[in-house]
Amino acid sequence: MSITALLSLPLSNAIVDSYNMHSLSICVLFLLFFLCYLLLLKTKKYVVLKHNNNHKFLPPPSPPKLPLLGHLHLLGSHPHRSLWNLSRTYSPVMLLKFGPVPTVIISSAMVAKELFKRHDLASCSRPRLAATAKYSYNFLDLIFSSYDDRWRELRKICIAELFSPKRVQSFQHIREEEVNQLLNAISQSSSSSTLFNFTAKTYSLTTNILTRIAFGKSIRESESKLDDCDVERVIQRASAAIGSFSASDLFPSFGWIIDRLTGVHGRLEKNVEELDAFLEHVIKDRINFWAACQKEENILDVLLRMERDCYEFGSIKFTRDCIKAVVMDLFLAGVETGANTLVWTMTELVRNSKVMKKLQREIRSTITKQDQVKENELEKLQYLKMVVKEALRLHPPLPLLLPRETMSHFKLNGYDIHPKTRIHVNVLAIGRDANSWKNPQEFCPERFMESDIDYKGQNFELIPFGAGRRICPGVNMGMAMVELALANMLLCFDWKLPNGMKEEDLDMEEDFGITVSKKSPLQLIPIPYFNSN
Ligand code: HEM
Repeated sequence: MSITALLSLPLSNAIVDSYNMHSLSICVLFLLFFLCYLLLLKTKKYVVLKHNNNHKFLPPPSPPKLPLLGHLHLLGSHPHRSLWNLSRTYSPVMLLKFGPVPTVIISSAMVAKELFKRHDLASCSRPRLAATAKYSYNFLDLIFSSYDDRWRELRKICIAELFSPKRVQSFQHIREEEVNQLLNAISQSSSSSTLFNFTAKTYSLTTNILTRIAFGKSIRESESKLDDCDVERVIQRASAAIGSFSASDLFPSFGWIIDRLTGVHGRLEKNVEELDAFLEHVIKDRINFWAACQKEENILDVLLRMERDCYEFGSIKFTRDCIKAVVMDLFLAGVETGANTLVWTMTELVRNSKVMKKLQREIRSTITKQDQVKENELEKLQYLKMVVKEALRLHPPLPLLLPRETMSHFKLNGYDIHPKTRIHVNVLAIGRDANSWKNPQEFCPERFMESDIDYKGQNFELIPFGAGRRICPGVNMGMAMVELALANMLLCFDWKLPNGMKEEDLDMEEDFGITVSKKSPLQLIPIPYFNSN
């Protein structure tokens, strides 16, 4: 029963039976309690603010809220879109309450710039949530840990050892081989009349690339109990669990009961167990493999070497749990973001066939000597880069970035932001803001022709990878994967919609988790293209 229904129940009883003094007195008592509660909240807030600040507190604008729930009821099934709509009515800096948790939503490039340039340090921690605690082995990882000395050191090590340009380049052959496998799979399906499930295949591609980069073996080759579909599904379930609200995060005193009753807790535990068993298996597998023969180092090898050498760097100790937490990060951060970027880019290309043809002309006139695009040729494909940027502008895989938590008070756009406030930057709203972009809803890669706007965290109208201290360290790894796969699929095939389907019929509905995916799978017909040059 809804809260509004609960509130009105005693009132309607009293009206129906006006002689029933009992109901009437309950109703009056209830109202009195409610008024006292509101008065208490107001007085408490006033006293706290007066004591702390000695100046008038100016909170960001806020829509009306419900008792207990705050603004939770306004989120709907697509929070990034509901929040974007609300920001147009209220302000590009908006204060909401999710249960008792104060949350600030930022929806313009100007305010994002102020946040990242002036208040990055004050706002770069992460909230400690029930699900993220589990997936990060109690915050031993990079993505979900709070900002402190340990996180700073871990980030430094990961950037130097795992995400450096040299390391990313050392995995070039893995990306090329996996893309080649995908091209073969498409060729096989294009000889039959069946539809090609673009979504499923790109998820397998990014999972296989990341498992090979992380462990040296794709899921295809691993003897793990999970096959590729299982691994993808387990990762998808993890991302859904992290992306959804857990009652115990909102109402610590009783929310855990709700999580147990609704099965949220059980599903989370099961999913974490599955992922942990998978990681344990591949780690053991890798240790045995190393004992047998020493080959090139993958990410797990680097981490195991640090564990073996009892590598200690300030407060970091590479224990087995720390290794699993970092490897888990790679999967949670890299698989869905890459696959969703590929799916949304292809969806826009199919809807905008002129752009697709122009891009194919660029690729086919540049790559004339061989039948596959190699990574070192991607630099020549400038229109390809514009197309991917445009897709990331319209469809950022993490439209609300990851939640930040403030560590100290600061003023943002003139409003007071207090410590322990959660911050979400709505990059979907920013990417579609008419103040920053001409015809923002149009898919027009040409807008980047004469512009230096890039996604590396300096141009705040385009920040699909975030900005500041928490910017995605996997930008180069992610983009290499996306650009290489797309260039090859467009070099080797023409892509058609299933019979009778028009460009405008293509379903663009989104599914919201930690990343936003296309709700229905993208099904296309690939037609092999033979370069006559
Ligand atoms: C197209 C692909 C990708 C996109 C759009 C993307 C986007 C993002 C975003 C928006 C964040 C959060 C930034 C913030 O909190 O402000 C993030 C964080 C992160 N990403 Fe990526 N990412 C991609 C690929 C990857 C890949 C391939 C990896 C590694 C294999 C990776 C590793 C990480 C890590 C470790 C973090 C956490 C950083 C921290 O909190 O310090 N990402 N990513």
